[in-house]
Amino acid sequence: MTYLDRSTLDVLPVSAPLRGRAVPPGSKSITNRALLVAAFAVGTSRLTGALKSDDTIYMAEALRAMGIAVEEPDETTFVVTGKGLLQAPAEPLFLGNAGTATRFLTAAAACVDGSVIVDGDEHMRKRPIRPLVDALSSLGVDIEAPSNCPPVTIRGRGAFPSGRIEIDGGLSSQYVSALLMAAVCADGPVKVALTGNEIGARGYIDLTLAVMRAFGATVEQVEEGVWRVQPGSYRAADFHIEPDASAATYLWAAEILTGGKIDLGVAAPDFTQPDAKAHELIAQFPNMPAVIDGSQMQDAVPTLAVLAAFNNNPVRFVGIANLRVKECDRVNALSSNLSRIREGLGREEGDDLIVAGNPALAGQRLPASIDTFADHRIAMSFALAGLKIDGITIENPGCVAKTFPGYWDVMEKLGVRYG
Ligand SMILES: O=C(O)C1=C[C@@H](OP(=O)(O)O)[C@@H](O)[C@H](O)C1
Ligand SMILES: C=C(OP(=O)(O)O)C(=O)O
Repeated sequence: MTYLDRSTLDVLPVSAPLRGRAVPPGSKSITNRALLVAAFAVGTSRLTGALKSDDTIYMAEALRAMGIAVEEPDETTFVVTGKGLLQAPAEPLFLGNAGTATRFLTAAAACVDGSVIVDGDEHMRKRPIRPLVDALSSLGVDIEAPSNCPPVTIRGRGAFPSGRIEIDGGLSSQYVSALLMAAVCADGPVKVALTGNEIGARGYIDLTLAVMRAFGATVEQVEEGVWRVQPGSYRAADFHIEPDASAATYLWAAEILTGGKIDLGVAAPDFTQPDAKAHELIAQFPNMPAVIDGSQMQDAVPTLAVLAAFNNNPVRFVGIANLRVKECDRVNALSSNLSRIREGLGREEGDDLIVAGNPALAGQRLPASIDTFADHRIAMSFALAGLKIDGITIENPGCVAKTFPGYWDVMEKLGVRYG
């Protein structure tokens, strides 16, 4: 039985600072982008340093169901052989709770000649996709999502329509990334224009553009919030994927919380993913700022919020409204679970989260069972609390398999013990 199979996991307080080498797994965001564009390319692409976890396995399986050969010669490599087109799958594509795979494949399905149903689990079926559906529909794509969430039915006509497409990225930047990547397969140039100023982490768009260009796409920003994608085809490429910056945040936090030394094998400034920005804030612990804008490092907010519980002063997290439509309502999951540890430790004010900050929590016995809501980031971040507080139990620890299946083992190698 592995830690992933346990129904609960007690994280025991560390008796010594965490030390050692722990390289995070490959980036989920980059792996799922690279899998998709390699599938669109003609020829064989070798993706090394890739993440193998629920989210990327769902993506790989979906591509196989659409006629793409995806081989896995080792634990961190995908070899993708594309034919320049995706075929209509025989069955609905089931994508679990993988937001990237679900949104990226919804737009990609417009390039298929035939019907595609994009679906996910009960959590994904509550995550909004209406803005992406409306944007595709406005361009003439035959698409429907009656519940405004998956399942989505797309009846593609074999090519992405050309023209100008407007998209509101306020709820999810993944809608924008999805359109940009699929637009390369259009029969003419496509302009993707943001409506509204609000977008989640802008850095994810840069990540998308970088992967597209690495596979030969021509895409440029023509004005603020407007990109032009030239029609063409992606070129197969050998592509190395950097470690996951969101996964790195747990290791950075564990290091500073225990006064240890963890070698991640990559320096914070060398990451290209948005969440690497969290490193500067983690480095300020136990004097983190009074206000943290989480909008440009959203997936790092659970890490920062649990760390803030031990900060010298309270921290207010702003710019995090769209955390309510992630794997779970993370604003609520963070405030409610912090308050399970100690009443009032976390509270919500509108969409802001306020963490009281109390260094004296360390060393106390405060039994709390953490409801992870099947959300990997809630499980991984609250495990950090267990390093300093006696009595932290993580419910459903297997949910970390979404992006970091080796999390509990990696922590154990660094010195963490479980009950
Ligand atoms: O594009 C991406 O790879 C991602 C974008 C972000 O989501 P939203 O754009 O939905 O905020 C982030 O939370 C997610 O984990 C990965
Ligand atoms: C929000 C996340 O994932 P996704 O949207 O890709 O499901 C995440 O990994 O924290």
